[in-house]
Amino acid sequence: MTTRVRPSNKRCAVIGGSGFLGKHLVEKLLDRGYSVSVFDIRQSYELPGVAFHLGDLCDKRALLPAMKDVSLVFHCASPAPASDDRGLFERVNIQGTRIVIQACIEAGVQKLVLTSSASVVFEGTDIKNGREDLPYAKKPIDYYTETKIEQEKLVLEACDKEKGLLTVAIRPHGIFGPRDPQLVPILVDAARRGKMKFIIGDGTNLVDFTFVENVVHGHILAAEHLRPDSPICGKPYHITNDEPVKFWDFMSDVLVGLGYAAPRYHLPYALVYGLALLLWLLALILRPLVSFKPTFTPMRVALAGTHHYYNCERAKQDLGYKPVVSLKDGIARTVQSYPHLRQGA
Ligand SMILES: NC(=O)C1=CN([C@@H]2O[C@H](COP(=O)(O)OP(=O)(O)OC[C@H]3O[C@@H](n4cnc5c(N)ncnc54)[C@H](OP(=O)(O)O)[C@@H]3O)[C@@H](O)[C@H]2O)C=CC1
Ligand SMILES: CC(C)CCC[C@@H](C)[C@H]1CC[C@H]2C3=C(CC[C@]12C)[C@@]1(C)CCC(=O)C[C@@H]1CC3
Repeated sequence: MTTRVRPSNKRCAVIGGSGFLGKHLVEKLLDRGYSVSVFDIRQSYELPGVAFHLGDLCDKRALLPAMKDVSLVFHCASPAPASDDRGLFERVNIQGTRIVIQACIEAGVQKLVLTSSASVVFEGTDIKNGREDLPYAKKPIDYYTETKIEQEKLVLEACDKEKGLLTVAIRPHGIFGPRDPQLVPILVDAARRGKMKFIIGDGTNLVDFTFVENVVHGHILAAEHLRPDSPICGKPYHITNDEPVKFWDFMSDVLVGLGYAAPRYHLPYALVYGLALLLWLLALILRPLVSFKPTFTPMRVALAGTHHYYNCERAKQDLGYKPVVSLKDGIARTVQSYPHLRQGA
């Protein structure tokens, strides 16, 4: 006879735990007394109390050992949006998420927390104080977003009290902080190549940028509130800094903090978007011959020139969420953490 070990509610697995958000989440979980299995395609660090399981999340046999005796799984793995590889996004974010759900059911996992994205409702036009009940984007801005929508639907539909799997989705927006491989490095690279002199549009568009520790806080609150009788089962939650900021003020604060000049000259949004679209098409057509990656992709221009900020009242009410780090402190800590990206370094 086999005795099934009842998973401890302080044992969890983080799929994508080697990544930017994943590692911050692992660090906080350890602080809070959890023991953690990390499942990722790569190992980016070592920490006492963390067991690494390496593999592709599309491979259930590789995933299952990471979920052994685990009651709670965080799924925060995804290919980077910049890869723009439709096949890869579909395989990992859609098929892979189906496999993650099956593996959770087979392993007897009780709670699954997905890192979704607030962008699942964004179509490249203004969103002001958007709530979770906005419809999913019918024309998502890129393949990444298209597959994040399907991924979120799969996870929320898998919430089944009878079967014993409870699910919830966290929708962060514009995550930044120490070790972010995306926002600050791309911005600094553009500045070093002299491409950050211009403001796209009139510069008044408001956007959410969310410090990574607030995103982590939202995930842990969601996991700890996820119970069969709680209202959060099968629902998405916006997690932001709750301090919408002008996109170009945020960019300028980071650039100036690192010793670069702030953008000054304005360019019309429609002109830059049109040029970005043209360059993107050119890159697509020429892909078999030459490979080049434009800095100003249509997706980045849309994000830089429109309002996109979200209401996180639902998270405040149901999860008791409140940001733990202000935008000002978050920017200061981020800037300090990148000495190698400073002007002249
Ligand atoms: N950064 C942001 O502003 C936002 C992010 N999100 C979401 O947050 C989550 C975390 O993002 P972030 O930390 O920025 O991303 P990262 O790329 O830093 O982390 C993702 C991790 O998942 C790994 N991974 C990718 N594919 C697989 C696979 N097939 N099997 C196993 N592991 C895999 C990555 O490895 P590798 O690096 O080798 O690909 C990486 O270690 C993602 O789901 C993203 O969609 C949502 C809103 C905003
Ligand atoms: C070159 C400049 C015009 C822009 C540089 C900064 C951008 C790299 C970032 C500004 C907004 C960011 C953002 C994301 C990635 C990095 C930015 C485009 C996401 C697409 C990451 C994944 C998501 O789920 C949504 C994010 C929205 C904001």
